[in-house]
Amino acid sequence: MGTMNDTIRATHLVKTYGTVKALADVSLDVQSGESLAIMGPSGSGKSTLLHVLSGILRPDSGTVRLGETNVTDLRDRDRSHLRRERFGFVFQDGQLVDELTAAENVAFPLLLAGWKRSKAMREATHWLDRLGLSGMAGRKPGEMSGGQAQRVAIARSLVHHPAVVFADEPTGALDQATGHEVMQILTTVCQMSGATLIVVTHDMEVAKWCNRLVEIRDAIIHDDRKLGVGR
Ligand SMILES: Nc1ncnc2c1ncn2[C@@H]1O[C@H](COP(=O)(O)OP(=O)(O)OP(=O)(O)O)[C@@H](O)[C@H]1O
Repeated sequence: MGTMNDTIRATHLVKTYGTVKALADVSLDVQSGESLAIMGPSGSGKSTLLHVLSGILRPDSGTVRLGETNVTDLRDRDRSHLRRERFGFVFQDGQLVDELTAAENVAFPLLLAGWKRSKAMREATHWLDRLGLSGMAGRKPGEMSGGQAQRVAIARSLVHHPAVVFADEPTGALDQATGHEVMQILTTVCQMSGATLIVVTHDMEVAKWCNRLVEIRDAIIHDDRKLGVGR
């Protein structure tokens, strides 16, 4: 569950790939419960920042903290564990498991956390209902629209009550109207759950759903501002 101790504090992040500097001294605090959009031109370092903040990538130098925990210093195994328990992820094309039903996909993080199958499936169905997918629990991803599949991915990202949800171009594969719907649901459900939301996007219409916007250019933070509720 999100609490006041779940502030993300990134200090002096540097990440290079060979001679390419993807992050050049990036520092960023994200308060618990904030919704933050990260924008910037292609190749500016957005995905790298998301991956470093979420512990998928280790920076060359600098530190990421979640509350009191130094994420960067954790051993790989502990970092994976923290990712599974405290973070949720939504990607462009959902990355649902095609062979599993919607409910089984949503239940997956709970089964990993050791829940009994029947209890996990009940909780997953509850989340599907909440996201307007009542009656879809038994469908496989291939039998749903892109927007429906993305709502399943949102349910899966939140089912274990993470502190932070990371979304990389969550509407990238959707038409504009469906993208709006998905962002509305994502921001609303994160807010209801008290989860911090960090979204990478190319699209200002998507960013507008968040209450803060960080722009990255050439591997540094170029602008950082509050957004009005522009919906
Ligand atoms: N695994 C990698 N190996 C080498 N270079 C990489 C790797 N990943 C990213 N880069 C380079 O690092 C820089 C930042 O990449 P990143 O993917 O973070 O940018 P981005 O802003 O997310 O771009 P896009 O909007 O196109 O997804 C780019 O120059 C990219 O080519």
